[in-house]
Amino acid sequence: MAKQSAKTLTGEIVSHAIREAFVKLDPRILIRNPVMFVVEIGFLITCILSLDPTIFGGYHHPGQRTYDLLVAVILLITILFGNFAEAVAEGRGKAQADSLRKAKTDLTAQRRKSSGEYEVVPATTLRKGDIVRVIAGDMIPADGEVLEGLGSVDESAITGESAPVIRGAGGDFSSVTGGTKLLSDELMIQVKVDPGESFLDQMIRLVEGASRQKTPNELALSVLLAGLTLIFGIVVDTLEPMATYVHGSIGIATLIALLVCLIPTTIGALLSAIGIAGMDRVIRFNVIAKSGKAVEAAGDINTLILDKTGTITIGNRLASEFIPVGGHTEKELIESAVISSLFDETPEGRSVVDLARERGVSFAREAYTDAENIEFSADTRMSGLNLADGTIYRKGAVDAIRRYVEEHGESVPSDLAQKTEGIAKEGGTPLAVLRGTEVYGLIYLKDIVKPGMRERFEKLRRMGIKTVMCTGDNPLTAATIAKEAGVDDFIAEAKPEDKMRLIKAEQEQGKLVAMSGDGTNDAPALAQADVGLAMNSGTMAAKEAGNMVDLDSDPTKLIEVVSIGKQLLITRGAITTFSIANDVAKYFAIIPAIFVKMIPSLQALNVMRLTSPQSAILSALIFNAIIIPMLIPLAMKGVQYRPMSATSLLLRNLLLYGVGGVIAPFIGIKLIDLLITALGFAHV
Ligand SMILES: Nc1ncnc2c1ncn2[C@@H]1O[C@H](COP(=O)(O)OP(=O)(O)OP(=O)(O)O)[C@@H](O)[C@H]1O
Ligand SMILES: [K+]
Ligand SMILES: [Mg+2]
Repeated sequence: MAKQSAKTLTGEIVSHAIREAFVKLDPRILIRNPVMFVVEIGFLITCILSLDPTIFGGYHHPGQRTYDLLVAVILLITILFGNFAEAVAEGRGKAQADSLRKAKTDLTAQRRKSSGEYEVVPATTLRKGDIVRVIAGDMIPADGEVLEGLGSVDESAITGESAPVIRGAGGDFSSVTGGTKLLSDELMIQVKVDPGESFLDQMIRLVEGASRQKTPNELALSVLLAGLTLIFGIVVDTLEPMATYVHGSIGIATLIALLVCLIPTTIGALLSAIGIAGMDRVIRFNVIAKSGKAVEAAGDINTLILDKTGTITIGNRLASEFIPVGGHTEKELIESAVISSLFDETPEGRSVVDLARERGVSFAREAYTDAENIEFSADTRMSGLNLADGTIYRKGAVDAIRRYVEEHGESVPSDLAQKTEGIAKEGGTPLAVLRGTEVYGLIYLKDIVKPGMRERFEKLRRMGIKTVMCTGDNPLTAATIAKEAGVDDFIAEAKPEDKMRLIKAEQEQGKLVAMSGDGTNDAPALAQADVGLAMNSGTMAAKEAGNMVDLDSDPTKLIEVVSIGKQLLITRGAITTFSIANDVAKYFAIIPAIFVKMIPSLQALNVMRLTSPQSAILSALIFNAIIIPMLIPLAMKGVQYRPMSATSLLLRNLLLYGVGGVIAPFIGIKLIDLLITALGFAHV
């Protein structure tokens, strides 16, 4: 998808946004934005005034109708500009939603009936728990978990990545997404979602912004803006009595114009566009963020916790060697390893059976149908088989197997520790193989660190983020991989609840924590973290628990997400600063111009020498309107973020947007005043 949406502004988006700008004039929509709603009320009042200037009392001056009408028109344009900004931001998501919808249309499924036969049904009728069969060349009809089989899947409809990925039963690569295509073999899939709840549906809703909610930060800012609007309302309200006191009158249209100039219309108009654009930028890095809140939190992350296998490493942990211990032969070891793996559907288990077959050892599953299968779990860190005759076969993490042996009053062979260390030092995962209470040897599982990790973690460090790898593997393997990948710290032999405890401990110190993970055992931690980035290659449980999914399954994608989050916060801050600085400047530009005729001694303050009070007001109002579209590109692209300290960043932005915000209106208003005078509108 990243590739499809590289183009940011198409003619189609612009023309759609122009139409939307008018639709959004509906007061029922606009009321969600109090600042702009006030502008709309002002527009309505000045509209009425331009029809009947004396309707609210007062005198009718010549030319007043034209003036009132001009104010009304500029106010309307101000609202349209704001609506347009929001519609443009939404438009990019709509275009993406349309291309996603194409992946959804007209899917059918082969659903298994209770009789065991298959019937062809529309994919939209599938429900949670249904079992479907998918054959090479077919589209996968719904999100689900693979129950049986292993095959390659083209997920380009969702990820934009054309290289096929492997999906299979067991392990952390078992989830499939509706709308993707099975390229080889056959899969039996259990549907995991009801209609309308699928990943694709969620993505469409997200990119369309239909489920967009104001983030806590946005809410706080909205309250502040509404408060400022109220305060300026009161300030403007006191002007007319003051004018009466000096035997003058300001007029309703002027008061409204003044109010609109003073309330924070710039940030009011651009606030939601800034938020939508931030979400959109995240999507363009192939990350699906389920809420704007998550993106904002990413901007303030202190610690990143990652799981090892499948997150930092490629995750196809493959058996590559059998190493006997305690005087056992290699053949004895391989036989026990195979028996303990016969019904182990994890990639690790399958790879043991495959390697043994290469070495000439294989057993038929049928001979062991009366045995009890002990499935692998992250808690026991073992898997195996209990034969009907009472013989026990296990393979698993070496410390788990050793504990098991010692609990049975036996001890492990003396060369186990040293050979385990040999594997671990190379970054491999050693699995001990057990028959009865005797350890026969080790399986060497090889796993490769994903390319480019070291540089990426280095970049995170420069952003001030601490990285901690948290793995179920042994300390030595963990240390080797941690060193190779370049993470700051690691925790080994961690159970799922340890990952969660680690996150809670960091949070209790007031830190914001991100977690990258792919396994079902990562789900609780992904849910607990402030930012839970699940790998798209991972399990359904992981993807559901996290508040972001990386379609490229790259844990360091957090770099981009953090940058975008920071950029979002900085952009919002910068435009707020600019907007409020502008308003203050406008105050000093207009007030002397209005009062100078009533109180001639104010002439000293009238530094701008605007042609007339009317042109001062109209110029300020026009400036106030056109600053909105001028800032749309900044709101969309965001203020550039470079890693630097928070204080220097703050200082730089205050200078640029604060001081710039004070100066800009003086120049802008003066120029517009000259233009208005030249056009002959200065004395309407
Ligand atoms: N199929 C299996 N049978 C027996 N033991 C296994 C199997 N797969 C993994 N193990 C052992 O269990 C340990 C924990 O595995 P698991 O995949 O749950 O780790 P984890 O907590 O997700 O961390 P990571 O994914 O970073 O390795 C592994 O390090 C390995 O020693
Ligand atoms: K304003
Ligand atoms: Mg894992």
